Amino acid sequence: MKIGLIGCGNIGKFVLQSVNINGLLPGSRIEGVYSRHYDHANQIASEFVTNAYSSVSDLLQSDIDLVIEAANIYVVKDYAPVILESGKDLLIISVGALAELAFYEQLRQLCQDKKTKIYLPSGAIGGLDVLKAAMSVGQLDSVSITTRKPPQALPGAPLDSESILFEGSASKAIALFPQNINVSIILSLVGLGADKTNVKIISDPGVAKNSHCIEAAGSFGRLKLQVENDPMPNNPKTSFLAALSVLSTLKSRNEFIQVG
Ligand SMILES: NC(=O)C1=CN([C@@H]2O[C@H](COP(=O)(O)OP(=O)(O)OC[C@H]3O[C@@H](n4cnc5c(N)ncnc54)[C@H](O)[C@@H]3O)[C@@H](O)[C@H]2O)C=CC1
Ligand SMILES: O=C([O-])CC(=O)C(=O)O
Repeated sequence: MKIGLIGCGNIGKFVLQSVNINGLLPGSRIEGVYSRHYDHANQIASEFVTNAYSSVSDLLQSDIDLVIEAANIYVVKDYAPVILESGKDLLIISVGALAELAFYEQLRQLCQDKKTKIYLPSGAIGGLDVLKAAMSVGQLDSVSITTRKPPQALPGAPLDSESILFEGSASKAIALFPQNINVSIILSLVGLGADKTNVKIISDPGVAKNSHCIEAAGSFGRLKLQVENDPMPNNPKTSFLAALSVLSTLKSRNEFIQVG
């Protein structure tokens, strides 16, 4: 698999290190990177033995099969349509971009027309397999996620006391916290949608990990799953598991036997 990468921050660099330097995806390479600033892309390219591109359209003209987005929600909104139109597959980690049904449908239609695929990693959470199976013929009555992070990982959080920063729907949560609660949208996509998925965001100076507690109930029974994630070393907002989930999604694209 020949891969292009948009966004060379924490997750982007982790994937570059894993694939191009550590060889963790045999037969695959990140062939090109695009960053907001060409100087940065150039520096990344020499560090991780790849090519720098000064525009997304130049990246798309190169010989790649799939683009990884590891930047932000706005990048997905700006470039996902043109990536799919070019016939490349797309892996999106800023899944909050798909909160609006109209955009989701636009991308789905493009995939159908161009015979391309979108891959959405499970990110910093788990339990999606349970919700998918539950929704296949059964019914889900409720889905919620409670996210607890140290204040440094959340915008506008008080440093000295525990506080509930948000309580409401996933659609409102992602609008207010576009960098912090992508997990609520992946949950919405497999479950009840962004308006009916309940979100609570707690800032807690007493914790060092980013934890997410997912609860669901329906005709299958009940689910309660808590993940306690170590943060990425250079970005406390992002859990290490999110970066790992990008790699595992790439790995399963290459597998003949699909689990889950
Ligand atoms: N789905 C999930 O569970 C999770 C999703 N995320 C999301 O993943 C994304 C990446 O996370 P990190 O790598 O930790 O963030 P980061 O902030 O370390 O890296 C993002 C990079 O994107 C670059 N960028 C910004 N605008 C750009 C543009 N127009 N074109 C190209 N590059 C651009 C920035 O310069 C930065 O280097 C974020 O949107 C984050 O919210 C993070 C954690 C979990
Ligand atoms: O990494 C995490 O724990 C979750 C996160 O930032 C997001 O969903 O945007």
